[in-house]
Amino acid sequence: MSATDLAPARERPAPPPDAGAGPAPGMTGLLRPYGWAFAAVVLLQMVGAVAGLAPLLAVVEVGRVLLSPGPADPGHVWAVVTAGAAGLLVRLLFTAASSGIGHVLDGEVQLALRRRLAARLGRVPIGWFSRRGSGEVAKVVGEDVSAVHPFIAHAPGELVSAFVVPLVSLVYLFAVDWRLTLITLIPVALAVAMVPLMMVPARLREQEEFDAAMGRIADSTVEFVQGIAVVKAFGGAERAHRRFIRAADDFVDVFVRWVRNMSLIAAAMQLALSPPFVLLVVLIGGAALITSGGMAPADLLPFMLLGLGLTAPVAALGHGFDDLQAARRAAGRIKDVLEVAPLPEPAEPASPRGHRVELRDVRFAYDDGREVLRGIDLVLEPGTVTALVGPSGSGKSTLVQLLPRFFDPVGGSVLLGGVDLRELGSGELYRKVSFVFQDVRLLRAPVADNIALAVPHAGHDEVVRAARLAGIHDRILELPRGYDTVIGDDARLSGGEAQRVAIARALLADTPVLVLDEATAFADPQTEQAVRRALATLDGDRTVLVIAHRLETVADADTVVMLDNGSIVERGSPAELMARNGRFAAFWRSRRIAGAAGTNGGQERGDESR
Ligand SMILES: Nc1ncnc2c1ncn2[C@@H]1O[C@H](COP(=O)(O)OP(=O)(O)OP(=O)(O)O)[C@@H](O)[C@H]1O
Repeated sequence: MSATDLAPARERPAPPPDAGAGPAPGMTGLLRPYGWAFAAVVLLQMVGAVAGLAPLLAVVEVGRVLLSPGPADPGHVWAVVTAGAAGLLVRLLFTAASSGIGHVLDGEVQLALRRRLAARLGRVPIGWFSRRGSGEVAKVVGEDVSAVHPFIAHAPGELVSAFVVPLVSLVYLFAVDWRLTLITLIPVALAVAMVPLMMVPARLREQEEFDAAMGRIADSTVEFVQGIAVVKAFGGAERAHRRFIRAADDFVDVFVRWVRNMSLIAAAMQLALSPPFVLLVVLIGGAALITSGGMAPADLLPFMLLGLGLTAPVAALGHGFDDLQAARRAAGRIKDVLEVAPLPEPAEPASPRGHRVELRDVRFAYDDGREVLRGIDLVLEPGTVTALVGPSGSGKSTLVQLLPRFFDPVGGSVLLGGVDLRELGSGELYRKVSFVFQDVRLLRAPVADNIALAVPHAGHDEVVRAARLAGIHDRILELPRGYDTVIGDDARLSGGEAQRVAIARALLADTPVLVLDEATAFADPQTEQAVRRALATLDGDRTVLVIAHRLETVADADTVVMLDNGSIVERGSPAELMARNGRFAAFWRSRRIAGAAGTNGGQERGDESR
């Protein structure tokens, strides 16, 4: 059973009409509203980068003036020095402004992304969450959104510097001496020529193997940590350990191969781009041109200063590459969440007439396409309790999850008060349907707030009444701060206790339709009693559907529906079905025997501390 009890959120504010609706916007779509701010970041960075060349050019000019024969003009020298200093100041101001705006922009984009994600997560089918750990969802909203930081705050500036500075420098150097300019470009050309060597299929394959080997180490570590209790209890530590060691050994093999093949290319590239090599090339080329009489010695100076600038940004890009790759992967995961199809909300919600529930030829398949509900026709009349029974995997949980619309059926329809659930607004649906499933999620909030989740304005007496009915009142009084105890901080609840809180929550919500999955894992006597009492105290007009695991609940039900392999195989009152001596009678007898032997069918789930 994998349902997520998100509570019958009676008073839950409806999401904004179009938030998260419609097609996923994609990264570029998301960034479009910030186009002007991006343009400002790039423009300021561009001006700053070009102004940053001024001090270098000033040094070059001063060098020329001082090296040229005859007395130097102090006025000219001062003007050049002042221009250089002004350039430096402009560079400082503009790059600071660009970086400031870039970081503010980054904050805004991250906020917008998180809002989008929150809006989308508020609209995706609730069942979607049951297949994902809360950690996975939290990682996308938290870490992954933060990981786009280099994309937004740094990449524009670095890209601009990487292209604009060399371009302006090149123009200047060409004007000084085109031959030495070409010679100065030799290191860059060598480095660029080596890039394809890194992209050959064999290298790309190694890169993929490297990523996969890293992934295997991470997986085996997570597996080991998550299953540590089972592993220790059942003595599988050695095997789990072996898996980790094998993953680590694999990684070492892949890494050594990758490093052996890549290191030579990477080292050669670094050497080509290193300042000593660039200076060496410039000096050799310059010396040759000067000695052949084709170039004035003072002209060598700009090449020595600006030549280094031609390679530095290219090298800087390489350094940020890992961050950018990580940002790209994070953006992909964010996009995947933004693209999850939301449950469509009707443009004009219909109003149900009463609370008769009807399933008409309902078919359902999870993502793997295998049909787990194969044409269910079922009517749940108001004022009746319907017990759903059947072997494990027959589709009981899937069926009950369709009522609070965790998923939509892939065929047929589920109707409430004559209206297809897809025609109902979600607010209206949760005012009518509440549920208690096995996988109870309590909020890190006071117990009283957890009980009153669906009815936040409920008075203390009402909360206590619901808690008493659910058999959890006395336990709450034993908690350190009674009803004000914050679950998770001040105290933890057992699985059975958490389920009783969920029952109290559903009783207080007082919806006309209640869907209940009787606990198997947490079936302590108090919880069993709470379920029975809850069912018994409900007023006569309620529509109740319960996945029944205990024979008493089955016996008390008005109708029993037996499910097998996604189809209803028998239905009727318990007495009728016993008299028929068919599948249900056999099921009943097997449970009786199991009960007598002291085993409670289906107790395979482990307890989870709340
Ligand atoms: N999230 C899911 N993705 C894919 N298949 C699923 C998912 N949840 C359940 N199934 C499959 O659907 C079928 C019906 O499962 P379901 O949980 O509805 O049965 P069940 O009768 O409630 O079983 P149990 O009594 O053991 O809880 C099973 O074959 C199960 O493997």
